[in-house]
Formats: sequence, C-alpha cells, structure tokens
Amino acid sequence: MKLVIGNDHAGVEFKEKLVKALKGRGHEIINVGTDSLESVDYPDIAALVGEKVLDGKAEYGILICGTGIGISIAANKIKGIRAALVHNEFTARLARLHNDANVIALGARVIGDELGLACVETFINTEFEGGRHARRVDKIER
Ligand SMILES: O=C[C@H](O)[C@H](O)[C@H](O)COP(=O)(O)O
Repeated sequence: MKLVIGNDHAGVEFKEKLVKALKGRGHEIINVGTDSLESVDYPDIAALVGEKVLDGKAEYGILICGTGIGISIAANKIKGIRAALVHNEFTARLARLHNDANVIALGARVIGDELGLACVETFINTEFEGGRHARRVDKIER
C-alpha cells in the first residue's frame, strides 16, 4: 500500500522505526516529515500530508507529533481530511469502520513503537463500514 508519513521534530525517531517496519511489510512510504531534530511547526507537516492524500498520491496519511493532538487538529482543518488521533488498536479500527478516517495521527511522546505500528497496521487494513456511518461522514463533509 502507498502511504504518506509526516512528523515534526518530536516524531523523528518514532517515524524512522515506523517507516522501517512498514517498508519491511511491503508498503511504499512517501516521507514528507522532517528528518532533523531541529524544531519545525506541525501545521506545515499536516498540510503536506493532507495534500498527498487528497491528490491520491497515497491511500492513507500518517501524522506524528509529540502528542498527535496539534497535528491532528491542523489536518482536520483541511477539507476532505478526516484525521483520527489514535491511542490503541480499538480506536484505530473504529476510526476506519465508523469515521472513514483517511489520516491516522499518533503521539510519539505517548505511544510505544510496537503499539504505534500495530495501530497503523490495523488502521490501513480496516474497511469503512458505510451504512449509517456514511450519512454521518457526509454531514461532516458538508
Ligand atoms: O501538539 C503538538 C505536538 O505535540 C508538538 O510536537 C509539540 O507541541 C512540540 O513541542 P516542543 O516544541 O516543545 O518540542
């Protein structure tokens, strides 16, 4: 699967581990995050990831900042992006099943490496359920 990943300075180490693991599982990763520990502003990264998802260059986006909060708030300002801040596999699955989220946000200072990877795998491998949830997602989009 083609995925785009973006992170601020707080997420560099976590991003590197995640990218390595996801590539090892056969995914193609577009990295638009910073690879340096020098401070950057997460809204700029959210915009880059949102653009790739909306352009269809990637099926899903992965966003990482310290908590995942700021970068998900920023991404959710972009029309067409539904970013879900996820802390476990349950919320990762429901973000797809019920909310048709197209971006997963993770907090590098919150979540462990293995749990973060499991969240991403669950997220990208879960289909939207549609039905009553489609009506609600349509309302969000409108
Ligand atoms: O929600 C925002 C993110 O967690 C940022 O990664 C965080 O605010 C960055 O903090 P600092 O500039 O202190 O590293």
